Amino acid sequence: MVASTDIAVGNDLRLRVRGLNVSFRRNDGPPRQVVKDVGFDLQRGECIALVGESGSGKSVTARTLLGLAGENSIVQAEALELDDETLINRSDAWWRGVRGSKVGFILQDALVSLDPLRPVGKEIAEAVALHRSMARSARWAAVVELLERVGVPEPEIRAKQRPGELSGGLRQRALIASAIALDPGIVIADEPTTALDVTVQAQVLAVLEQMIAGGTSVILISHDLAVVSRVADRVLVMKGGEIVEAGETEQILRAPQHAYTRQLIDAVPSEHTKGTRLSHEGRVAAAELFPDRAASDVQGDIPLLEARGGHQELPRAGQGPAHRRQRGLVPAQARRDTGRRR
Ligand SMILES: Nc1ncnc2c1ncn2[C@@H]1O[C@H](COP(=O)(O)OP(=O)(O)OP(=O)(O)O)[C@@H](O)[C@H]1O
Repeated sequence: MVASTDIAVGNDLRLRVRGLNVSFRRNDGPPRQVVKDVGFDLQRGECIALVGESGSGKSVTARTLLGLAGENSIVQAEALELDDETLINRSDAWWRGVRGSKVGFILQDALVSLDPLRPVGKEIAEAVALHRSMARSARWAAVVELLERVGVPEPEIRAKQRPGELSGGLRQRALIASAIALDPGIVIADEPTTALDVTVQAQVLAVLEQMIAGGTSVILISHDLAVVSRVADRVLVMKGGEIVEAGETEQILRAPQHAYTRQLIDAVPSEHTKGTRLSHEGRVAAAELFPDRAASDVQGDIPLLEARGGHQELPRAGQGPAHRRQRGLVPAQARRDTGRRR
């Protein structure tokens, strides 16, 4: 089993996790362990994807990093450090200070996460007010700027609307705005595009990519390997609470070593399931990943991950998310907008 990923520790280390174990107390027996000896590092401006079957411990791992593992949880670790501060045995008040300001979170369905009765701008403003004292007008201006930053058109008008009055894509962007309102170094995104119409998934992914390019570190939980291959620098594959494989996205998806990882990749539509149409987002990703292909090739019924010689066709060296960022392929405007160095 892979206990931790091999990565050089630099000055940009945001999060250090070593030997993380999470169990849940039960009334009818001994505690049940659901996260086992998990370890990884997260650098500034890096995106790590947690993938794995349902119940493999991805969300519990992520929730532990927000102090939300649950009342019945027992969290133990050799090291669990955010910007060199331990996250172990912290009070609820301490966590309230960390959530939002140091670690932001975006969950699957903004309709559930946002208060349906309050205008989205007001909710974001209140999140800001919890941590920063600011005049009301300055706070509102900051909210409008945030909504604009995540690509919400007519932000002054949208800020006054309730979640139910917004489309799914706008709601999710409002949620992202709320997650980054306090400029947290880390954002945890648990299936951030799953509940969205395919036509807006790509836009939301673009916002995530801009955040990462601007220095935010992201922990992405996703079942969608097309999303993972587009956004994540590294992948941790979880099974039964353990990391069974870890490495750079391209390497893991192109040449998985573990049988379980191969199963996950095989579950992605391939040439064998020809006729499966790519989502809009898939086509956008495919066009980016295979720029030398004729445009018509990525319009219709071809899969993003195409089976060839028993392996899936994935981004070649120099085409993954990290390389895209290094080569400045994230728009300059986006870098300016989100590029405050922390
Ligand atoms: N508060 C809790 N009390 C007891 N068991 C829990 C609690 N929260 C999660 N679990 C259990 O922990 C295990 C891991 O759950 P987790 O939500 O992390 O899975 P996951 O990999 O995120 O799955 P999914 O992809 O379906 O969200 C599951 O068996 C789940 O039932």
